[in-house]
Amino acid sequence: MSKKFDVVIIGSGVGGTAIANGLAAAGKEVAIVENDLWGGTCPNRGCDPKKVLVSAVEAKDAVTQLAGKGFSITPQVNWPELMAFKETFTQPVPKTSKESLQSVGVETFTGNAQFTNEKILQVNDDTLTAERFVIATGAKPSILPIEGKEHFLTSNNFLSLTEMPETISFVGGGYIAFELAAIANAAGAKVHLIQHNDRPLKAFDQEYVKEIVHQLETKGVIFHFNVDVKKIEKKADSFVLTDGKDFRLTSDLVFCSTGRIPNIDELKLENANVTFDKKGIKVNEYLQTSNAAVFACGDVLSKTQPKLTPVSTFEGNYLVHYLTGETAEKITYPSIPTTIFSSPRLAQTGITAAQAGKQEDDYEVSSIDATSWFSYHRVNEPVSKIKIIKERKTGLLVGASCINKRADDLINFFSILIDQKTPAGELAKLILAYPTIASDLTSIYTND
Ligand SMILES: Cc1cc2nc3c(=O)[nH]c(=O)nc-3n(C[C@H](O)[C@H](O)[C@H](O)COP(=O)(O)OP(=O)(O)OC[C@H]3O[C@@H](n4cnc5c(N)ncnc54)[C@H](O)[C@@H]3O)c2cc1C
Ligand SMILES: NC(=O)c1ccc[n+]([C@@H]2O[C@H](COP(=O)([O-])OP(=O)(O)OC[C@H]3O[C@@H](n4cnc5c(N)ncnc54)[C@H](O)[C@@H]3O)[C@@H](O)[C@H]2O)c1
Repeated sequence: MSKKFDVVIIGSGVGGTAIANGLAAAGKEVAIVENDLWGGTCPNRGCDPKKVLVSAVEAKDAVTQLAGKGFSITPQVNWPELMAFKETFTQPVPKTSKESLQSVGVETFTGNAQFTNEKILQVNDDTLTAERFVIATGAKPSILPIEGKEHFLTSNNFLSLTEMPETISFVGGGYIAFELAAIANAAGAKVHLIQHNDRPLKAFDQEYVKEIVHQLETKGVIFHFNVDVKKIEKKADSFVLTDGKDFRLTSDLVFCSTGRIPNIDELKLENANVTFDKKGIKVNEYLQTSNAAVFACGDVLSKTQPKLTPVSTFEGNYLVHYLTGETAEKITYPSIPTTIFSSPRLAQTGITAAQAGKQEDDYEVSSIDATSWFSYHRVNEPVSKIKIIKERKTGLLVGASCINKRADDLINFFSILIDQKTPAGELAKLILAYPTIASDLTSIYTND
């Protein structure tokens, strides 16, 4: 069947869904195509199921930290029960996501979208034409091209593991490895993390990365730095990783966590004259591709911004305003907070201390060891450190990093202060509920 729309969106993740809902509300004829799980990565196999499993880390840390301070048991994680709880979140997602789109008048197509030419998209037997197309097809795990690569599992498998094995290895030390390693460790597995150089989490404050490595080590996670894995061999019930030199590691399961690659292989972008590189689809400052009728957003982009759920949503919302003519402005991003949900949590927003260090005349970095502060000491946290970066000329906050159990919440406060350009003096005029991490802000961000 042949059908014509104002806009056809490819991919029903947070980016695609934001655009579909926004354009439908603006009265546009909209279609959306999905070839896998409706709702995309975040609610099915990303942020949400991951954070349900993070509750194992939270609960275990909370009690073990207070050993001898009113608590004496070491909680054990019942993995099958925890996974069953996780399923209650993920299982309904594809159906409710699709129905939600249909309920606002968006036409849904299930299948693989492929461009036939610059203005025609084929989905199974359906031929879709539109004034505009938006590609929001996200990304998938990359697999290291080494001998035995077929034995690698990915974060998708981890988030559906029915049993937690005795030993797990992660190859690649980024967001995914640090988060899933903490979960597996809390669930009782012996965890190895292998990074090919000595810079895991390279976009984060390296002093704090050393601290998170140290904290995970004290819990039993084993790090292998400067190891370049070359081969995975399957033995009877295990897998052996080797580097062609003297490294040899046996584990029950091996996960590849060396990054994600854009979902562009199946789109036949060359038929639509849409250019891309290995990081994804190239767009201009209006999220427009080399084909003026085709736009793109989210994880599928080749961009410098971090590939995160709120960033995809922000870009989707921008495109709603741009495609309805509500704005003709270029996209401009606010400060982007990002968090590693490990144990402890590591978060940052805005300008980093490393960047500030290169422009000492412009920026001032303050480092605070807040471990003994009431908010952290009351739950006996092993570490709490915070760095803030202020612009010398204005005294305004322009960046922050933090490492503690509340870093994910704390970093959002910093982002709000940065984006609202709130002077420290204005913050001091507020009354904030005490004792909370928000009420600590007036001791962190001061006029000094
Ligand atoms: C394990 C994990 C944990 C994460 N945790 C966090 C977190 O805590 N916080 C955070 O901010 N971010 C997190 N992320 C990142 C976040 O999930 C992504 O940034 C976000 O989901 C990207 O949304 P998107 O809409 O761009 O793409 P996606 O959600 O990936 O959606 C793209 C959709 O397009 C579909 N598609 C692909 N190709 C085609 C095709 N040819 N035809 C039709 N459909 C197609 C896909 O099936 C998919 O459903 C995590 C990611 C992972 C993997
Ligand atoms: N909390 C969150 O917001 C969150 C959580 C999970 C994932 N994500 C998103 O998903 C993306 C992908 O996560 P990821 O952890 O897979 O990728 P990543 O890019 O964060 O980290 C990959 C790591 O693997 C290392 N590496 C590369 N090649 C290697 C090799 N041959 N051997 C060993 N190590 C190697 C890299 O140096 C890097 O440290 C993230 O960048 C982020 O955008 C976000």
